[in-house]
Amino acid sequence: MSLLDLAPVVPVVVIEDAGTAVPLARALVAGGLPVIEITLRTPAAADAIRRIAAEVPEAVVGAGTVRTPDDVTAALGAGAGFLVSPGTTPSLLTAMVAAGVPYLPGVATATEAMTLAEQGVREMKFFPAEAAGGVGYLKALSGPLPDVRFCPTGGITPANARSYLSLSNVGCVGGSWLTPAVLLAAGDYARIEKLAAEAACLRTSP
Ligand SMILES: O=C(O)C(=O)C[C@H](O)[C@H](O)COP(=O)(O)O
Repeated sequence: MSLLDLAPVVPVVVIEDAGTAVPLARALVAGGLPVIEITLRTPAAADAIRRIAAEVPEAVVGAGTVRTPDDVTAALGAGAGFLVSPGTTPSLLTAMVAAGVPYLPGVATATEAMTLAEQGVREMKFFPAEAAGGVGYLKALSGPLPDVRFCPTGGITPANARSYLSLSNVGCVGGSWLTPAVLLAAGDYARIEKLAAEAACLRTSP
């Protein structure tokens, strides 16, 4: 099964304290969101991935903000089960393809999506989704590029997620709204679980 089909929403997490990684992953899984993207933006990221991979087997934990081949190496070393990038360079794509785990290279235009499709990539991150054209842009791409599917991320909220998820070329959406820094700092995992449970219903509930 494709990474895009495991859950309707992929929480994009910026983690400052690796000590919060396991309880936050458990809260997301309990809420119904098992796919978790830890961004490589903080020094705690690799340790967070390592801990979740070791202690929360129900989670599918991967790395986000993967920008370079070195980031790919670091993510795999930590045990990342998938890789997500905000954009795509030739050297990054080569490293992602060689990684042996699912990957979602970032694109924001028809030309970028076509360039990846030409190389056999059919699943991509659309970033920054709202700023790059949002639902209208993705809907327009589904005509000429019906065989390419996206995980839009960047500006997705509970209010607009359903519109994205209703598109034929969207498998899931990504977003940081499930794990706000203030809730992580406060250790409010019950609230995170509730946000996850609400998001897990987005594809089905009216
Ligand atoms: O870190 C990455 O790999 C990115 O490409 C950026 C993230 O996907 C967005 O920062 C999430 O967007 P928000 O949900 O609007 O906060």
